[in-house]
Formats: sequence, structure tokens, C-alpha cells
Amino acid sequence: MSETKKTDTVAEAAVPKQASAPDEREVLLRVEGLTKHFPIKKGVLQRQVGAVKAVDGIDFEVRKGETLGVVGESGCGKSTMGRVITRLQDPTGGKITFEGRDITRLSTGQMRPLRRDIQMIFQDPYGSLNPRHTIGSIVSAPFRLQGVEPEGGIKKEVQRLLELVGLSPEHYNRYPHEFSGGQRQRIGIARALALKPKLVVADEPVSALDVSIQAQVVNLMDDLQQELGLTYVIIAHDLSVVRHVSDRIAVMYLGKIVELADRTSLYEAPMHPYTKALMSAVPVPDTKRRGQKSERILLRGDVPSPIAPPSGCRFHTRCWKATEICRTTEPQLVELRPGQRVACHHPENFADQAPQDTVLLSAAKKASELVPDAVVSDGPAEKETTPEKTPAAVEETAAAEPAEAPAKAEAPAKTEAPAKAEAPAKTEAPAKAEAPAKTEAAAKAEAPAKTEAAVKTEAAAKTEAAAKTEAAAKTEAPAKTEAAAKTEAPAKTEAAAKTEAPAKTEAAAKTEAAAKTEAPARTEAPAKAEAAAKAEAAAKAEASSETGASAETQAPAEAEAPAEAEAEVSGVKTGPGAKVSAGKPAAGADAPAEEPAAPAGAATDAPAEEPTAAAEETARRAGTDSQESTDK
Ligand SMILES: Nc1ncnc2c1ncn2[C@@H]1O[C@H](COP(=O)(O)OP(=O)(O)OP(=O)(O)O)[C@@H](O)[C@H]1O
Repeated sequence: MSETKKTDTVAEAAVPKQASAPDEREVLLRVEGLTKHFPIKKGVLQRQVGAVKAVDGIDFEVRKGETLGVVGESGCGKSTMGRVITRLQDPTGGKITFEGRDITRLSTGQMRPLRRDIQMIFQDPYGSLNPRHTIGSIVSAPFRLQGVEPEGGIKKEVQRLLELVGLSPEHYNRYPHEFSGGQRQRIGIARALALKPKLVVADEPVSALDVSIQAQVVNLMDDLQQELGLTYVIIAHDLSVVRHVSDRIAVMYLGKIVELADRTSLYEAPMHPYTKALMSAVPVPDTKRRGQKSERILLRGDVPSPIAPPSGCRFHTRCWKATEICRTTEPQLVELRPGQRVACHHPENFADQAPQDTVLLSAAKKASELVPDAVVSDGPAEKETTPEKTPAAVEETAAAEPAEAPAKAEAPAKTEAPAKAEAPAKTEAPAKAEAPAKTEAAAKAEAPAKTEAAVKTEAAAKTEAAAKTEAAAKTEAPAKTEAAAKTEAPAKTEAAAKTEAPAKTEAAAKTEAAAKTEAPARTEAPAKAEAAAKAEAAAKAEASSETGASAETQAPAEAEAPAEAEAEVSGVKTGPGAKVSAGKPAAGADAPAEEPAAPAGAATDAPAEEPTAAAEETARRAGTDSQESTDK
């Protein structure tokens, strides 16, 4: 938080200059493979039946004098991580090293001297102060607990601390209820700073405060950092606060760090799609941009349950770039650019790490409906490493924009794909497409779809394919989508518009709804290529979702001018109530009850870790309730 420029409100804050060469500073705290699993117990015997994987293997380090910001949606494990690194809770696994000393398994007694050096500021300025104690008693607790006698006496030192945080020394004998939220948070800060700690972990230090007060507290923390040489780990929801205060930022998702980078890199060129989604939610106070279309990325649904996190990349269920590899293989947090670590197979603003994997998962296709076109077009199917797109890429990209399908027939200039693509082929029947002509729109149609699809293969093949999704997966000669890239004669969608002799595809276009009606769809008209591509890609994606073999979705390899869906190409499925604004999680609703106060040495004497109930929320509350009130 060095060199922070003070402002009236955090949102208006000009972003301070990046701290110089933070990497050269000495490492104060190092965390390796840290895990924290809360057991779920059931039955009379309280057998463990599962675990809430709140923190599931994270690595990072904090250097002296720097501020590490930690962001992520509600429930992704930020607070748990904060409590574990301060040893208020015991880790399940991994290693925590503070000033070169392994503190992972230190007992409460062994930790006591270290409490002077590691402090925590809690989110809730109301719940973290004991209402029956005076401010003087609260702020002086660390001295008493640590047996420290400051020069001039405890009272004088407490009054000095109150002044330091902008309160009056006369407040010494008052009670917490006599203060506003901002003032209470200052009291919490005074208490945390009493013993001149080296590391302060601040869990949402300003989120309970009014915006103008937020700026005051942030500026105060900044001043104190410079004055006392503090090192901060600041956990926050508010990305503008984090941007303002942090030197480096760790983005957490479902118990993992998905990206860790310095502030400038993270905000200017985020690599993880989740980071990009979070960043897109940060409002830009720029009057010139008023009225402009927002590039905001909405994420579908909530963070999945940490009890059974998704396989592979945990974000794949909500990512618009997810392909098969994301579902099966967990990406490691690797340094792709100096100082920028990311765990993603298909990072943004960087070369694809799995370029062979081009077929989007059906979940990704759905997710892409909530993502602006500009972002989607940067998807895995269109890697910067391959300037020309593969047929598969064309289709998958097109599938991401079903609603605009008919309007974009001109676009296929781009889609004149090279004959060879990088993708490894699993092509089994690439040459002749026996493709199911099924559009997602059709799939949703109540009535049997009338897909006017012009499917032209180079051989002017007449395709007879069942368009029913289930059938699609079982088509006799399925052309694997991955293979489309290697198709000898790839699709030239531009030709679609010029199709002279469109193949008559007697495709039974069946919809999920109309699947039972078995209504055939006739291919009659030459098509708009992109619409066709979209329709087919949609069909494939759906087929993949149902067959669970998304990477091997069938693709009409040579369809030059596939279908135009005359049917309602609505394509846009908006999950009812499922949209969740990235970076704007419903903090109030989901946030766990705040911990009781934990002044130096006190709170941690008995780091509570209650056995959890099966219900996650209940367990969460139970966990927080179990924290010992340190003011007592
Ligand atoms: N004591 C506990 N027992 C069981 N589960 C818990 C406990 N504490 C937290 N959890 C669970 O661990 C997960 C991570 O919780 P945590 O509070 O760390 O998330 P968070 O990212 O800090 O969320 P928020 O930003 O809302 O505070 C949640 O699913 C939560 O329910």
C-alpha cells in the first residue's frame, strides 16, 4: 500500500503507483500447499462423511512491507485462509513459514510470543468489540496478555494509539456502542497495532463501512504502513479498494488461487477468465464512457460447493472458454509472465496453453451467452497463435452467439480456414458429414423445428442424420469435432451463401422438447454460413453435454454451407435467477458471521474449530460462532 494517494472515496481513488521492485524484498510469510478442510460429521457416532474444502492447496508469499490483496467471490475461502495463516485456525495440511520459521504446527503456547508479530483486523466493527468493555480495556488487552509494559504506562500508550488512528484520547473510558462503525473499525485497528506487529491480516477491513469512511480507514492503514513498516494481507470483496491498496493481488476461487500478479498486470491484462470477469465488474467512473455498452461479464450461477468441487479446473462450470481439458485436468499455478502466475489452460492475454483443445464444453457455451462478443471472440477456438481459424473454431465461436446468427452471414471471411490445424485429429469420418442438423433453437422449440438448412459438402453429400441429440451422439459415422481441424477439406462457410446445389439434408431436426415428435427438418435453402455453423455447433454442444463426450462431439467436417435455422434461433438461454454478477457477490447474504475480536494473543489461545454440521451454512455459522471472544 505504499505510495498511496489519499482520496475522499476509494472508488474515486487514482490508482497509486506500483511499489518498486517488491520481489526484491525479503519474504516475511510463505505459504505452501496450504489446506483447510472442515469435517462434516453425521450420526450418533459423529462419523466424518465429507469435508468442506474451504482452502485446498494454495501457495504464495508475502514480502516485507508489501500489501497482498486477496479477492474472490463469497465462499471461496478468503477468510478461512486469513484465519489459518494467522493460526487462529489450524491448517489441515501444507506449510506456513513466518520469518523463515515453520509455524504450521506450533501449539497455542508456542504461538503466543508470535502473536505480537501477527495480528488480524476483522470485518465487523460491531461484532469484534466486546460491548461490556471500555475502549481503554479493549485496546490495552494485548499489553496485558503479552505482559508488555510500554514506556509511560499502558493508559498513555493506549491514548497514543487512539490518537494514531484518529480518535480522541478522551474516548478511553467509552464503550463501543458509543461509536460509529468507522470509529469502531479504528478501535479494532488500534488494538491490532498495539504491539507493533510485523504482519497484519485484515479481513474485509472496510466493507462494513460507509464509502467515505472506507477511504478514511484505507488511508489510515496506508499511513500506518509507512509509519510502522507494516506488511498487510488485505482480504476484500471490493476490487476498487483492493486495487487501491495492494501491491500484488491473489485471486481465489473455490479454495484455490487462480491468479497471482502485481496490481498493474492484473488489472491491465488479467489472464484468468475468472479474474477478467471480476475486473469487468469494477465500475469505471468515467463520464466519457457514459452510455457506452458495458463489457461486463456476468457469471452464471454461484460458486460450486466446496464439499465436492468440480473436477479439473474448478472454474470450468462457469467459464466461457472451458474445453475438455479443463474438465479433466487441473491447471497448475504457473508463472506465464514475470510476476504473473495463473492457473488456466486457456488464459486471456496470453498464448493458449492447450491449443489442441478447441471444443467448448456445453457449460462454456451457455456461459458465453452472458459474455460480451468481444470477450467470446477471444475464446479458445480462436487463439492468437492461429490467425486463421479451424472449421471447429468457426463453429464453436459461432455457437457462442446464437442470437445473432442470421445477421452475421458476411462474417465468414474469417472462417475460411486453413486445411490443417493444430488440433490433433480423432477424425474418424471427417470427409463426409453425416451431421445431425439440429439447432439449439430448434431444440427448444415446442413445435417441431423446421430447419431450413443448406448443407453443402464438397461432395454434395446428402446427409441423412437424425438430429435428435441423443441420436447425434450415436451417429454411425461421427466426425469428431477435434478432428474437424484436420479435415482435409475444411468448411468454407463463405461458400455457403453461394451454394448452388445445396445438399438436401433430410435431417430429422429434433428438439429436446420436440424430440418426442420426431419431426423431420428439411434442408431446402442455401444457407447463411455462420448461422449454420452456430446451429450445428449448438447441436454438437448439446449432444456433448448429453453424451458426456464433449471433446468428441460430432462435426460435419466438410459442410461448406450448413444450415440456416429458420426456426426460432433464440439461442439465448438465460438461467432464471442464476446470473450472478462477478465480483459483486451477495456479501451481505452469504457472509459468515463475523469472528469475535481477536486481539493480540487472546483470540488465538484457543483457535476454535468446531465440528461442522452437514449443512454448509449451518456449519459455517457454527464455525464462526465457535471463535473465542478475545475480549473476554
Ligand atoms: N467453521 C466452518 N465449518 C465449516 N465450514 C466452514 C467453516 N468456516 C467456513 N466454512 C466454509 O468454508 C467456505 C469458505 O468460507 P470463507 O468464509 O472462508 O469464504 P470467504 O471467501 O471468506 O467468504 P466471504 O467473502 O463471504 O467472507 C464456505 O463454503 C464456508 O461455508
